[in-house]
Amino acid sequence: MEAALPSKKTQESRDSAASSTDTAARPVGHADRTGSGQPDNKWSRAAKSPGVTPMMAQFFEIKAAYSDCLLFYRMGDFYELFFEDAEQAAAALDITLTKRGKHDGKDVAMAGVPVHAAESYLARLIRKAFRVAVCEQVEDPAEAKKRGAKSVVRREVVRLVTPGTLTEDTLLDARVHNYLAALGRAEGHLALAVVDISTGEFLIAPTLPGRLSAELARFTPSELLLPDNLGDDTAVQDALADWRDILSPLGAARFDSGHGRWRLEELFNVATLDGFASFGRAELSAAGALVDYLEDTQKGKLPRLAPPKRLPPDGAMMIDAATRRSLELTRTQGGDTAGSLLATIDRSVTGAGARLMAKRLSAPLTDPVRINERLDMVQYMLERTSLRQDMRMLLKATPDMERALARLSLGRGGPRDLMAIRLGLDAAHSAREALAASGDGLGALPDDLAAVHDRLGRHHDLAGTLKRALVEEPPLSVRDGGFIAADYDATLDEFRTLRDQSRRLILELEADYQRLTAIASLKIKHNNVLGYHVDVTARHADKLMAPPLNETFIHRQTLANAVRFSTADLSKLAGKISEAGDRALALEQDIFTALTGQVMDTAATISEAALALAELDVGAGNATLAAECGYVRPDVDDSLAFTVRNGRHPVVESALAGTSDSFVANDCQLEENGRLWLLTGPNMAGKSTFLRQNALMAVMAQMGGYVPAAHAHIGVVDRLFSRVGASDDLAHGRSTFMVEMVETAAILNQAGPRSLVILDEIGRGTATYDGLSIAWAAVEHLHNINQSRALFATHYHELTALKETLDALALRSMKVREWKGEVIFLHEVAKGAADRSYGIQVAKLAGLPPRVIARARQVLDHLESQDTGAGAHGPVHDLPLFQDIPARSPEKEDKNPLEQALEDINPDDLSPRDALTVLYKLQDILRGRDSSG
Ligand SMILES: Nc1ncnc2c1ncn2[C@@H]1O[C@H](COP(=O)(O)OP(=O)(O)OP(=O)(O)O)[C@@H](O)[C@H]1O
Repeated sequence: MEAALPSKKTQESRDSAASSTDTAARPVGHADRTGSGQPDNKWSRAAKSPGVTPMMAQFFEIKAAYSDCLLFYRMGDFYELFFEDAEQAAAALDITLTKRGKHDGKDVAMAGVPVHAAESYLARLIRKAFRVAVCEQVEDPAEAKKRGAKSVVRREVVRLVTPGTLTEDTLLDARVHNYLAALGRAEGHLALAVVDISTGEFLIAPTLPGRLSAELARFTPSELLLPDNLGDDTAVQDALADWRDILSPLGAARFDSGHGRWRLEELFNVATLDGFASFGRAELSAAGALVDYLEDTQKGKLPRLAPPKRLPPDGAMMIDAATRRSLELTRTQGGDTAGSLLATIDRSVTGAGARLMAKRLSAPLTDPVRINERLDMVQYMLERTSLRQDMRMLLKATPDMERALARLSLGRGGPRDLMAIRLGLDAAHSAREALAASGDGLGALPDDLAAVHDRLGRHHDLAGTLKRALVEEPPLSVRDGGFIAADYDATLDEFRTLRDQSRRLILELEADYQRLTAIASLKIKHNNVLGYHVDVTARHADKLMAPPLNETFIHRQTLANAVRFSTADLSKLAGKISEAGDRALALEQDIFTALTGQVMDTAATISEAALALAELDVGAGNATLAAECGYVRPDVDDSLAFTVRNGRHPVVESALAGTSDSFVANDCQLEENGRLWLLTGPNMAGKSTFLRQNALMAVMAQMGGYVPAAHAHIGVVDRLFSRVGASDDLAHGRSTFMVEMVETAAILNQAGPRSLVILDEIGRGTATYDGLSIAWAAVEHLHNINQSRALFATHYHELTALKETLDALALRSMKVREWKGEVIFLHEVAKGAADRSYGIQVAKLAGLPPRVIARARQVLDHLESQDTGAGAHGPVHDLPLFQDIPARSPEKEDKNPLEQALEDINPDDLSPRDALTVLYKLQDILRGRDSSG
């Protein structure tokens, strides 16, 4: 079921607005293929300049249409790059930059990559945000020659490789979705359309400027298409600030919503889209542009796309990019996957399962009914250990059907993709049987599992056909044949027999010739130049060249050790062999096409089965996690409760697993008279860990998973906000403090009563008074205006005074114990405020020089002695940092005994004998002996 090829109408309605610039290839940017008419740029002009060779003219013409891409220009076994493309590719790939000919009196730079290794080079270029146009030879050189000796082989760009349009396994991460997104705007509304062409998933989500960044963060697309006239919309521009590296602006005409509707109707072959959903104009605009772009990059071949699914605007917990980063949901702040929440809790065993798990974690649900349905599945699996284990064993051996389908739909598939479908369908069948057998009849399966059971489908016929058709270990490519099993197709078997028989006949002929010539060492051999030929050593050659044998043996070639002949019988036989071989190969290729057709005819249900397997994988994986780590099923409803008993941080807990430390569990109860917890305590005591673990608890519960606690009751959170730790965002020109304030502003402007907010050390990044004032005002705002459930960690003990005026504020602190001047962190959250901050003890633990620690103690003592004791009633008085510190002589106080002793010496008063005594004394001090006695 291949989607329609572009029609003339499509081409003509392309973006005439797209500008054509003289830019060289560059990381993702503006495409200037206008579709109608020729581009006018330096390349098109170069094509017409005098003295260009026909091949260069061809290159320039193609390059003119793809000036925003690196052009991989096929020449024999290499893709060559020229001019600045060559320079950029050589730098990006670390390959040799050479020269080939001249243009305009200057050397033409050239670099090349071998075709057989092109994928790995492509992968590196894509990672560096280049786009690549792959230009192939589309005719036989012999054909070109017929047009004249000087004519050039025809070449065409067969594909544009961009970050969002990859399908090759080698270019993709099996466990991560690769989304391409488009942003549409119409009548003041915004919408995102999102596809993963490597799986066929197609989603449409209405959005708003305030939600756009969070919505994008949920998908983290590799590429985002948007109309090039969005520059006037500052709200959208602000929302896109985090995403500027992946933007691909396109001519606004491509985003026409009427065109979009028509595109989708044509693609899905329906008279109206109402059967899918009633899409708004912004949604159609985004979806239409997306489909157009796919067709452009795939050069007319559209991948199989599932009908677009409209995501309800409030279906998922909103988590903006900053919150995702700070909570390290799918990546750590350093950008690694290891150490993220996902890496810690993902127990899926298939690529599709891992992708689904990541998707769920990125978009926790807000509907308690749906959440509980997912939880029911986990519970069912948790309670049935052998079902769970069998299922995981089965899934482990299941290939990625979704990605195989995508490649087959684009004509990039091979026999192994068919095999993947076969094995996947077998697995779906076995999983279905295992599920049916697991309960007391299907009635006992929870709803989600019953639905999975049905969606696994019945594909007996197709699976049976593929099983009969394919050899057990098929080759990667269709090109050389050898993948269709014997007994599948009678004609193919006949050709193969003929081919094999002829091979036997050759052996017989060889024996005949050995007898005829009485040369026992005579052989019939094969090579690419002569084909089948008779081969004798030079010593025997004369005999074959003399009568009567020269009538049979025709001399072809003399080498140092061998002389080669052909014969009429041998040529006839060789013809038969090659004909049978060619016909067998052609037939195998036809069978491949037919099988692919059958697969594509049922692509929609195969894809359903693949998704159902992925859901099983996630369900069984989450149950395994719960069993391994002692997680519990959370109570999720639409109350405003947030009660966690003995909660743990999944990542910190697993990091501590191999050490002598164990994780200390803590309760958290955000309720009417303690909705906002103000948490104080020393550095390193575990404040951030506690804050995050509660945010993660909400994410895990709402994605439909078990949670690391003894008990959890969570009223759904609609938006999650986190501001933890300060970091610079120099790439976007923001200082630490600015980042902190931008993120805090987002929270205070957007959070509501159903939100969960965690704020860690707001105001830390600026002068103390300013910071304290901001933190103070932020707590008041959170409490009075936002009224969210919130955890607020701070070093400003002065804030605890707010308890007196804010009813729903509760004070908590991290317990520590002091022992012999050292601080011991208990990691326990206790009622009340912390008494002191122990910052100096922590600094000591961190290894600050003793001198600095001693000096800090002095300063602290001084500051504390200045404390007016106004305490809760006068925050400003608690901060005497900017009051004058009386001048002291730190040098004197800081001197060590050796320095002091040296300073005490007056050399003029010393006799030689005294001097000797002093020297001994100094040496003693140096060696640490007490010299007073
Ligand atoms: N509940 C806990 N049980 C065991 N270890 C913990 C616990 N909480 C935190 N830790 C350990 O203490 C370390 C410091 O924790 P965390 O960063 O949360 O402290 P903090 O109070 O936020 O410090 P700072 O104010 O310096 O940011 C963690 O890396 C972890 O190893």
